[in-house]
Amino acid sequence: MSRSAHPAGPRHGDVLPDGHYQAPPADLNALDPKVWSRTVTRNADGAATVGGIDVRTLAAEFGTPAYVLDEADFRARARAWRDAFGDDADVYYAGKAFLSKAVVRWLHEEGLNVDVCSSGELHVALAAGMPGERIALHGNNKSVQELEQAVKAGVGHIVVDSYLEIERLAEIAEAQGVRQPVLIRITVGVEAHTHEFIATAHEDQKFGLSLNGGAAAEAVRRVLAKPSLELRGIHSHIGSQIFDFAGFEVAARRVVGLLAEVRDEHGVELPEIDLGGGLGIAYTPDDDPREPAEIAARLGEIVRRECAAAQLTAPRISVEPGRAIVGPTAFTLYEVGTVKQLEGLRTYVSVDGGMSDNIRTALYDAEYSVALVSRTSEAEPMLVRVVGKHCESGDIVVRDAFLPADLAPGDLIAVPATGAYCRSMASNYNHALKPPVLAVADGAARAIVRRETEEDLLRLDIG
Ligand SMILES: Cc1ncc(COP(=O)(O)O)c(C=O)c1O
Ligand SMILES: N[C@@H](CCCC[NH3+])C(=O)O
Repeated sequence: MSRSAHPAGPRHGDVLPDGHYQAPPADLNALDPKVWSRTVTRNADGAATVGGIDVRTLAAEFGTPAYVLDEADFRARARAWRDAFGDDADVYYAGKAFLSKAVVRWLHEEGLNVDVCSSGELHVALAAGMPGERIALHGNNKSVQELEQAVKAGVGHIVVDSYLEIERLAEIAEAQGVRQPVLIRITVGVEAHTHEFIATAHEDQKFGLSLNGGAAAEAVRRVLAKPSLELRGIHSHIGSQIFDFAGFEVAARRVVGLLAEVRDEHGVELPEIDLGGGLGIAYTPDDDPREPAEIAARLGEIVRRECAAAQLTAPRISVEPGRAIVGPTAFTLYEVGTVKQLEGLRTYVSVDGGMSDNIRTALYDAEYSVALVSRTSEAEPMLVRVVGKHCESGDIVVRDAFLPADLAPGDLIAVPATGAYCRSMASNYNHALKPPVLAVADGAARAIVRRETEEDLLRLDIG
C-alpha cells in the first residue's frame, strides 16, 4: 500500500488540531533504545525481536494485545538498583507497578525486597516464595484483615499512615504476641513536579502524617508508647515520574530533621529512613531518566550531609522503585484493526486493546510513543492518534504519534515503556479480556500471566 492510500489527516510537520507542533522522527523504523527494552532490535525481515523472538511469532502463538516483558532487562535493572544501593541500603520493588509470581522470584534471586499495598499483593509475594521479612506493607486504609495477615506473615515492616492505624496495629501485634517493626509515613510538604494525581507529599492529600502542625511528631510519640510496635524509622514518598532531585533533597532534609527532633525529645536515634519511589522513566525519547547509580549516590550524599549537620548517625536508607525497574522492560503488542482518516482533521489507528490495558493516557494525559513492529516501511510519516476499541471517545492509547502512511489492518504495532501501571491498572471495561504478560528471554517466550478468557469473566458472574 502506498502513502496515497491514506491521503487525509495531518502529515509530518503539521500543526496538530490542538495547535501543538510536532516533527516526525528522523527514522520511523528506528527503535530508540531510550524507550525500548534492551534486547529489542529488528531482524533481517525488518520485524522487531525481543529476547531473540520475532514479535510476529509472539502474536501468532499468544495473540494480541499482549504485554511483552524482557526478562533479561528486568533482571538487569533490578540488579542495577541493588548494586547501586549496596549492602547499607534496601531496595523494595513497588509491586503496585506490576506484580506476578515470576517477577517476585526474579526479584528474590536478584536480592531485592518487595513493597505491597494490599492483601492481594501480599498474597502473590508470599505465594512466590518471598520471605515475609523481605516484604513491606503500605496503604492509607489497610483493613484489619490485611494488617493481621501481614503481621502473621512476619513482614519486615509496616508503614503506618494514621493515628487510627497505630492503635489497630498495636492491638493486632499484641494479640499475635509479636513486636511489629513499623515506619511512619510522613508528608513533607513537597510538591513534586509531576501530574497532580500522582504527587503525594503536598499537604492536601490522603497519604501520611503531616510534618507541619506536628502530626508526624505525635505519631512518633504514639508508636513509641506501644510496647507491641517497634519504631524503625520514617517514610516519605513524594510522587511519581520525577526527574528532578530537588524534591528528594527537601524531603530527605525534612525527614532527617524529624529524626533529630525524635532524638532530642525521646533520646532515640531511629535506624532507618525510606525515601519511597517515584523515579521517572523515558516514555518518549524526550524524557531523560537518571541511572540507579546516580540516584543512589545523590540520595546517599544528601542523607549523609543532612545527618552530619544534625549530628546524627546516618540511618539505613531504603527506596521503593516500581516504575523505574519494570516500566522500561515491557511493550504492549497490538494488531491494527482499522485506519480511519478524517479529512483535514486527524487519522485514527484503532487497535485491539485500549484503555482497558493502558489507562494512563486517559487518566494522566500520559505520553507514549509507538512503532510499526511487524515490518519496516519506507512510506512517509503519517501523524496519527492510536485509539482502542472501547465505547469511549477518551479511549486513547497514544495521543499523537507518527506511523508510516502505508499502515494497514493486520500490521502489528507496539507501544514501549508499558511495564509499569498498565497491566496492574488494567480493567475489564466492556468485558475486555485482560491481555497476557509474556516473559521473553534467550529465544524463549512464556506467559507468566495468561490471557483472561470469557470463562474467567463468567466464573465471577454467578447469576
Ligand atoms: C509509597 C510508595 N512507594 C513506592 C511507589 C512506587 O512509585 P514508582 O513506581 O513511581 O517508583 C509508590 C507509588 O507511587 C508509592 O506510593
Ligand atoms: N499509577 C500511577 C502512579 C501512582 C503510583 C502509586 N503511588 C501511574 O501510572 O503513574
